[in-house]
Amino acid sequence: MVARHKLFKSMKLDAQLDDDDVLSDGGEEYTSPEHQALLNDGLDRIRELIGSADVSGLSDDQISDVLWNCHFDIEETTQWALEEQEKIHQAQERKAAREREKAQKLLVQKQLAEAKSASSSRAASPMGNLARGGKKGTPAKKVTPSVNLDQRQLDLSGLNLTNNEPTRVEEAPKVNFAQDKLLEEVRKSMESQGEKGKQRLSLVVIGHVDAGKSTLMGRLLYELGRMDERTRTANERNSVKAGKSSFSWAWGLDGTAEERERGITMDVALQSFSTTQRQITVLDAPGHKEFIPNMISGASQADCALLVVDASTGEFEAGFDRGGQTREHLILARSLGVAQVIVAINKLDQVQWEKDRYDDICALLRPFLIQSGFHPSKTKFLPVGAMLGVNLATCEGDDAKQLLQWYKGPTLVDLLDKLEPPSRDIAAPVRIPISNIFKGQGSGTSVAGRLLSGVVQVGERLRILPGDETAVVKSIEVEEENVPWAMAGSNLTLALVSVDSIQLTIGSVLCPPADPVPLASNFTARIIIFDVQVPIISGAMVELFHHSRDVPATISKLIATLDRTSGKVVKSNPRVVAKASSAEVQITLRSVGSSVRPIPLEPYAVNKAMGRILIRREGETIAAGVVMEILG
Ligand SMILES: Nc1nc2c(ncn2[C@@H]2O[C@H](COP(=O)(O)OP(=O)(O)OP(=O)(O)O)[C@@H](O)[C@H]2O)c(=O)[nH]1
Repeated sequence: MVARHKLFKSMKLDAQLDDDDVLSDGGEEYTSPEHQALLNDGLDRIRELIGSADVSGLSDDQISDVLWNCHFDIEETTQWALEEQEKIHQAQERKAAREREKAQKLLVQKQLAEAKSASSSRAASPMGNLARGGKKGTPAKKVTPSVNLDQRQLDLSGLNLTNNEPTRVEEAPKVNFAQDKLLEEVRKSMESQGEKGKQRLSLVVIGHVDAGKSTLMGRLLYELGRMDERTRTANERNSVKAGKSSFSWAWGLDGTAEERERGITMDVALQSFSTTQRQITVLDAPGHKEFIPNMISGASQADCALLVVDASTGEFEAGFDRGGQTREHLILARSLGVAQVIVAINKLDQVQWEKDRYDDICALLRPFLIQSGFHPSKTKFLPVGAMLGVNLATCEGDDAKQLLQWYKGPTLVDLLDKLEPPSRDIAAPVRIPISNIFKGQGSGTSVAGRLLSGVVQVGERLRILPGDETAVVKSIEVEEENVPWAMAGSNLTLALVSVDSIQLTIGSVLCPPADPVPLASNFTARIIIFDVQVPIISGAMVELFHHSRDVPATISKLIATLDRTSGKVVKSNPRVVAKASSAEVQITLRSVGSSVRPIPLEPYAVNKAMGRILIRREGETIAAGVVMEILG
């Protein structure tokens, strides 16, 4: 029997192969360590079922006898083994699809960046005018980019969505609950969760390039049992082979070939784990400044942040200097609504676990955190050694000896366990900005994103904005599990049907057809200007960031400068707004290609998460703010 053969073959493989070998099953080959890990997990369960019987080295018939003697139902187990294998296939497919889309997305970003730098070297921005000795206040000359790149077209081409395949018509499921019943159901579930369950939250891991973010996360996942021994040894062996041995822990998060080759994170990697009290979704953000847009996308999907700081001599300073990402990431995260941060001072092994170095770094960071808007009570510090696993889940053993001479505080897991999930607005309408799109893996098109407000359920019809199209939610996946509904605060993947995938782009927002998000191309905002070298003048050309979308825009009018504390008008119609000041401005989107494409945006007073914006100019974040009024 083929099925039985598969089962036995798997069992024999376990006894005979190591990670480098190719697993062959039913004519198909798998080499992935994840596959092996899953398979072995399954085999462990079979072993549990058949007790202590040692099956290694036995023939198929002998194993069959063992199973029968243990009153073990071979048909049932074979079925189970097949189901497990099917799950493995699906997980592999999903992972491969994610990695393919991620690689495609990075390629598109690269193309876009190249096109932008080609055009910006020719474009005359207001800053460019000043820098080149242009007349102060001269309106910027409108320059038509030589490469006409439409972000949507790029998204689509990058995602390979613009093919001519006919869209499959799939039957749309029906909703299970009327809206009021759904809210009742969610509230009940929240109450029971409060009593006995773990509270969910999402955590973005931020910090300067090479601070050790992915290493820390990889090691933590291992310590918490979310990465098994086989995956660890496979990463170790393969990273040594690639001459990147020091990145073996980071490979647990950095999945694409280019990330592994370059030794840097390029796009946000999603993982999840649980502590005693919390179920945590992790978004490992890239530290390299080239990938700040991806970091922004990650931070806009998070409740809390883990800032990783490199304590090595000169490295902390590089990250904390003006232009360093320790600084920039903290400001960005806070501007995007993240209010709690854990600061992990890493690589203390590089400075002989010196308490003075740790104290000095904390002393420099503390005032900066307060200045960036983090309340001291929501800011925690701890020393760690990510590579050695010191003070992550535990602080014991030889590697921790030097640290234990002066540190008796909590571990990282202790601190994660105490993070407070912010309140979730479940009664507000559904808002899901799309951060990723996965096309056609058996179940049609899936999109990933964060549910900012409301509750979404299977069978629900959602409007895709911008555009007139709708889609029906076929399934909802939260932390690798299918769920009938999900509430605000969830990082989810939705499989969508009854939609042409061409209608979906990164940055689009899903919402109820009866409660759409307004589209805006002209609006007012209150902004705080960062430590910019060139002040902002009317007509300044900028890039506007809203969740995973960035669009060209102009600061079309300086309405007033404001008192930073009271918000009162200090001066109306100012000619410039300088660094560290606050202002009310009008922002107008610029055309992409031949037309201006409005984006879905809501005033902050209506929906906080939908009303936050970031403003960048020539690769530098110059301001953050909130939307006040949509003008058109
Ligand atoms: N000595 C020492 N090296 C570490 C430690 N943690 C990380 N590293 C090293 O620092 C380098 C960068 O680590 P990553 O985890 O890739 O850093 P990252 O912050 O994720 O990098 P990006 O995401 O690209 O910004 C690697 O060579 C790691 O081995 C540590 O605790 N001690």
